[in-house]
Amino acid sequence: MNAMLINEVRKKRPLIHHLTNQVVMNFTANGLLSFGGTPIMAKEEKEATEMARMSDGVLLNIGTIIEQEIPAMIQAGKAANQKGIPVVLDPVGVSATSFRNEVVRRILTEVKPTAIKGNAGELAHLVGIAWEIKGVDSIGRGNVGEIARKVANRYQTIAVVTGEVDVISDGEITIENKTGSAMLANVTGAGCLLGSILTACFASNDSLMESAQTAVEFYGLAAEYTVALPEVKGSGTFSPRFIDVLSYDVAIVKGDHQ
Ligand SMILES: Nc1ncnc2c1ncn2[C@@H]1O[C@H](COP(=O)(O)OP(=O)(O)OP(=O)(O)O)[C@@H](O)[C@H]1O
Ligand SMILES: Cc1ncsc1CCO
Repeated sequence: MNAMLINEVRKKRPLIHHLTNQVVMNFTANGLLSFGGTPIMAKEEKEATEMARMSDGVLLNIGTIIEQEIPAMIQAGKAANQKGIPVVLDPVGVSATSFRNEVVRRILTEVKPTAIKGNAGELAHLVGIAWEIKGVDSIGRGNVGEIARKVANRYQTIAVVTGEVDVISDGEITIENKTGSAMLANVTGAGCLLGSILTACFASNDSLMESAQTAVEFYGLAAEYTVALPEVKGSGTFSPRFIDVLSYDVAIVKGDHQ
């Protein structure tokens, strides 16, 4: 983990254009603000290009997407590609329905994501690997490293596969992250907020793999720190305290200082 990278992000407070789902909008905006970014949630097609052009990164999350919202995602993603700013795709619930499969296919035909982040079930689908899912959740087991490598190679992107162990790959190098807490799986949108923080870390302009590894490791450590707080009794008390902890110094979250 590169603490300097997080400090750089916090200094820059990158503006991240979110086209995300309605379940997690508020949690994501507050989580990114706390971490050290500047969120804007905007999904109108008429402003998508302009908004992406003024931003430092774009997050495309299809969690509650409807047909009419697809063009805005494509336009924002294309504008980001043209400007050379990071685009993160979170293909929430892909493989659950043919509609979601088609949405992701259309986005990936026109937009080149810097990273594709999702759970194993979502990323397995993108490379034709069978995997058990339940709605937006992944419940299968298998070779997550293979999924990450294949997604990275097929889409020429950074693959970030989340779960108990996260796996990050650029197609050549594949690394694991074991920080995190099972509590995150009980908080809806924990993966979605990670996508936002990942986009902000990519906006640091450091190496993509280092940015991804830093975002994922810090996020997991923040969850471990939060879950150990005496006032945290379950996912309801975890969520607001987690948002607090996302703003803490890396050294504190790592347990280097008290
Ligand atoms: N059992 C677990 N132990 C440790 N960390 C976990 C566990 N399950 C998930 N996480 C962490 O939770 C975060 C979200 O991962 P998850 O795979 O649950 O995302 P997701 O399914 O996309 O979530 P959502 O759809 O609710 O946004 C990641 O940082 C991951 O490391
Ligand atoms: C629960 C849920 N349904 C659609 S998006 C979402 C948030 C977690 O992905």
